[in-house]
Amino acid sequence: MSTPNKPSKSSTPNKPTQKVAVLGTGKIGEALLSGMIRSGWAPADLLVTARRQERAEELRTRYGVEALTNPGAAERADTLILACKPQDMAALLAELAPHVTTDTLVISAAAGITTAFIEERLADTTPVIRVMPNTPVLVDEGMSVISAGSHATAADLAHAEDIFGAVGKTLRVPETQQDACTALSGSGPAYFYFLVEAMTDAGILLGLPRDKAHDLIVQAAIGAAVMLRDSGEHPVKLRENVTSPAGTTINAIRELENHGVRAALIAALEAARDRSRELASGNNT
Ligand SMILES: NC(=O)C1=CN([C@@H]2O[C@H](COP(=O)(O)OP(=O)(O)OC[C@H]3O[C@@H](n4cnc5c(N)ncnc54)[C@H](O)[C@@H]3O)[C@@H](O)[C@H]2O)C=CC1
Ligand SMILES: O=C(O)[C@@H]1CCC=N1
Repeated sequence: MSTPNKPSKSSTPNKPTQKVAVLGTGKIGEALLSGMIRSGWAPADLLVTARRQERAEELRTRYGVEALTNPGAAERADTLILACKPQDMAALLAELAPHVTTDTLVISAAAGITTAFIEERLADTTPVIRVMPNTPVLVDEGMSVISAGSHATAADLAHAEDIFGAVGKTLRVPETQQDACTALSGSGPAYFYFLVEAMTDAGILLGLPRDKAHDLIVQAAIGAAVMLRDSGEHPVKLRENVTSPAGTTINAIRELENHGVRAALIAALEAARDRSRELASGNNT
């Protein structure tokens, strides 16, 4: 969990206390902001930026945080969390570059964007960290995968872990693994929602009311997730325990295999990994 009001990494006169700014506060930025506040960060130590004035107002009212311009936030904060879309990153960095000093830690949460992409647009030796969170940060069950750029120190990594650890687990990986982690973890929740949606449709086909089908599948998902996390058993063993000889489950498994669901998932995650790789190269379509 995070420790608010940690000592400042900078004694620059205009940065008297440790402040974290979220730049581009959309879904992920707001999820992170709300989690930091839930875990004890003082709203006074958090800054936000948003493209639209109404959005800035909404964040100010909802969280009691100060909303600034991007340059204003860069000048006031010790740590900047860039949470805009990858396609908006070059423009945001161009706006920030004159205002970011080399004692400011820059953390990017954008899919695909490499630390090198950011470093080459900011002053030499600016520490940069790449993080891939996921939306369960909203319920403090996120996973944030963290990699250091060329100039980020051990203390910078620990600071990033402190921030993202407030809303779930963190994992350090070499940056070469970030695109794969984005496919598995950043996008991961979407696959489970997709499965729940499809299985709820199956419940409708089998004659159940939608709300009951939804509740049954969601509880099966929660139960399975907790067992995966806490039982210490391999998923194959857990599945075998459900799969009785000549029973119901094996008939379903045969259909999943016949329809190539395993191969479809492997191909799907490979496509997500490939798209993450493309995003840094400026492919915006
Ligand atoms: N949604 C998700 O599940 C995850 C998203 N991400 C990454 O997080 C980033 C944000 O994603 P979302 O929150 O889903 O998108 P979003 O569209 O909800 O939020 C992005 C926000 O950035 C704002 N913005 C863009 N340029 C700006 C600028 N120059 N100044 C101020 N604000 C600016 C937009 O107005 C928008 O509110 C993306 O880079 C994405 O790859 C990472 C992990 C998971
Ligand atoms: O779909 C996306 O590009 C973002 C990054 C990971 C999850 N959502």
